[in-house]
Amino acid sequence: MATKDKPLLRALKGEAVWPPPVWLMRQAGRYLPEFRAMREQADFITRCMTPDIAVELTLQPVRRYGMDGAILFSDILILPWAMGQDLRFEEGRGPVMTPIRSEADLARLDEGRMMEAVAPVREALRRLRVELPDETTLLGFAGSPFTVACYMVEGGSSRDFAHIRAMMQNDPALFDRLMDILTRNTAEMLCGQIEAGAEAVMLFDSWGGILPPEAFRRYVIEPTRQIVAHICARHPDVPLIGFPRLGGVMVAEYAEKTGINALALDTVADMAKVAEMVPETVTLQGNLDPMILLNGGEALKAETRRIRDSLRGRPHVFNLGHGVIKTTPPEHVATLVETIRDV
Ligand SMILES: Cc1c2[nH]c(c1CCC(=O)O)Cc1[nH]c(c(CCC(=O)O)c1C)Cc1[nH]c(c(CCC(=O)O)c1C)Cc1[nH]c(c(C)c1CCC(=O)O)C2
Repeated sequence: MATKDKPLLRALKGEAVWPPPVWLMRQAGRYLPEFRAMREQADFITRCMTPDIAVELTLQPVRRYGMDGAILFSDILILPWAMGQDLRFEEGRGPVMTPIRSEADLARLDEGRMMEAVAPVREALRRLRVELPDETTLLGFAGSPFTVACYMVEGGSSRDFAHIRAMMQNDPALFDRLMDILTRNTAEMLCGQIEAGAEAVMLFDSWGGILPPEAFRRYVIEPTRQIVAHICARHPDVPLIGFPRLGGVMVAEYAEKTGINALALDTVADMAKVAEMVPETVTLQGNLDPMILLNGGEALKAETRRIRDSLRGRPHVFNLGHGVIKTTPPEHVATLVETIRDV
């Protein structure tokens, strides 16, 4: 299938496609009744690791809305799970893991089993390439090493990131070893996703924005640059999307130094201003406020048109600034997609 039939892939490769292609972070999720119906059947990790279920959940929003992109149903915490860290999701609490805070904890990670443990993810991608419409682009993804390290060290979600901050300050050598393990395995896992059929991949950096500039360079920009270089050496034609959430003004340096093809922007970013700060060859992705999608109405239509039109003439992929909120009425997502395409 030629790229010309896939608007999202064209936009990610630097073409100003009009109207812009669209997909949404967390487009497969609890806001969809068909998702909630499947949710009863198995726990979250089982759903991610059973190709039949992961394929079905990935396809649901594509069927319903004709999204230009299908993001694999999985999670950024599947990587530490695949290296042997325990993981479960608790209602109301999110992910819960036994934290990694010492040399001995780190020694328990088993990198050797990672690729085998994520074999079902590659199987789901292979099936998706067969089942998806020809014009839909299949996206793989991973968390960035820093963001995944946050969950691994904190043992789940955190308000203050106290343990990871302590490790960075008190035992930088240990923290560097964890980052090194994550950087290598993230690159390896993403190459595996590409070889199984992912046509572009995205790196979610949800928490890099907590770091001051020097630490951001060291723990966000540099590992991302290494991952991009590793993937690029093996798959030079596959675009990479980076999402340095809450990165503020550092996002321009991130786009310049990491070598990513597309820069995903969070809700607070002023797209038009960021567009002036990054080269025209970098595709911008984003950045409608998920709250505006939740509320719907005329404000949704007006803000959608404003964002779409503000980037006309530049390579742009329409998306949210963060994931779909679970109470979002499904009709609002239909309105969003129709509004983008009504030109
Ligand atoms: C930080 C992070 C995680 N996971 C992810 C991030 C980065 C993006 C962001 O900042 O939100 C990324 C992610 N998580 C999920 C996807 C799948 C693809 C998609 O539809 O976007 C993707 C790309 C599914 C998921 N990941 C999770 C669910 C909910 C599980 C369920 O209730 O069935 C889904 C559909 C669970 C999850 N996973 C994670 C948390 C904190 C939680 C619990 C909170 C929550 O439920 O939103 C870690």
